[in-house]
Amino acid sequence: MSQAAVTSEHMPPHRVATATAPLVDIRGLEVDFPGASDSKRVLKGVSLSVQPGEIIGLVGESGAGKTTLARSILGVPPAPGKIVGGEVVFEGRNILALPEPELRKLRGRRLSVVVPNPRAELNPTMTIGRQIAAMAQIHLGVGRKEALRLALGILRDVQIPDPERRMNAYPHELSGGMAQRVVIAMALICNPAFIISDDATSGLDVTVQSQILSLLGRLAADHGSAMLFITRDIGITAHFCDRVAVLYGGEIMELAPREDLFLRPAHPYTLMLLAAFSHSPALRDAWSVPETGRRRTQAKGCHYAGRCPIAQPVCSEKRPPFAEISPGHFALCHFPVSHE
Ligand SMILES: Nc1ncnc2c1ncn2[C@@H]1O[C@H](COP(=O)(O)OP(=O)(O)OP(=O)(O)O)[C@@H](O)[C@H]1O
Repeated sequence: MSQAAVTSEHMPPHRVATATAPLVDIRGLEVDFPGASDSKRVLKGVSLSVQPGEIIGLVGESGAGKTTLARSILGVPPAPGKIVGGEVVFEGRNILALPEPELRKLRGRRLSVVVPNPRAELNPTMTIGRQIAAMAQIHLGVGRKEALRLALGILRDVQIPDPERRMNAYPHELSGGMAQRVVIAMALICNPAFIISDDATSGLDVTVQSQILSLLGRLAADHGSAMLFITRDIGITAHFCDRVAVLYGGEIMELAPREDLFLRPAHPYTLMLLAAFSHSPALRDAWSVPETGRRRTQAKGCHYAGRCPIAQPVCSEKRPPFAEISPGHFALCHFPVSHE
């Protein structure tokens, strides 16, 4: 997917009004990883709200903090990470302050996660029908027969071929793509209000990836679920995300409605990510920063300044504002790129 190739015709219309109360409100989330002598701040005050039914793409390079954010939203940062600040307000309650039994009730019922490597998620000793049904029995409190009926229905929804037969299959009898569909079925069977998809299709071949992504987007819309869709591939988010947040070094660098992000990207880091997927040598030359061009940036300035091709002295000295460039379009930059 290249920036040059993306036009508004490629993008489905917006489905979500942003004026209602958010379903999920992440406020100033801070996560540290303790080290031998000091700790490293991996999330540096991330704030992001998700409207009911909205699909938000979260993109960034490896190490940006995407998985740490996904897991911290659920109150379980990857060990030994610790949440040291902020709130995650979901349906009016701060998830991070809930007692563990309450949290467990929410996870799987109102909040669901789809992760890559589905085989690791599935129990190898249980048929997939029983595994999916178990989710409904635990979280919806339905009996075994009704749970199996729901499981068969959701297997049909995720387009597993011959679902009646697959109900009795074990995980090792499924292809990687089919196993991922089963994990999606488990995530959706309780009609969650919010789904986190963390790089869910990485490791699958490209054709299967695109089928599963379109399925995930369509099912989230059918179920009215909001979704945080995490990926390293910014191009994917053009197809079905309503808004896109760009994460770098544990901070949101740019947040925008999809059209704005692809047609009028403002942060040099976003331009670098788009250039990496572009076929335009001019775009790549202007915005790509080779690995050897990376420099450490002083903590008091912009964290991207050391890699930024348009950085000025002020960028290393002063924190940039998270400025609203146009309605709903924000960039953490002293010199956001103008497309006038
Ligand atoms: N177990 C750990 N111990 C110490 N630091 C960690 C640990 N796990 C992650 N980190 C730090 O947190 C940062 C963010 O990691 P995270 O896995 O959230 O990034 P990511 O954007 O999801 O990357 P990827 O796309 O590769 O999954 C890393 O750069 C790393 O420095």
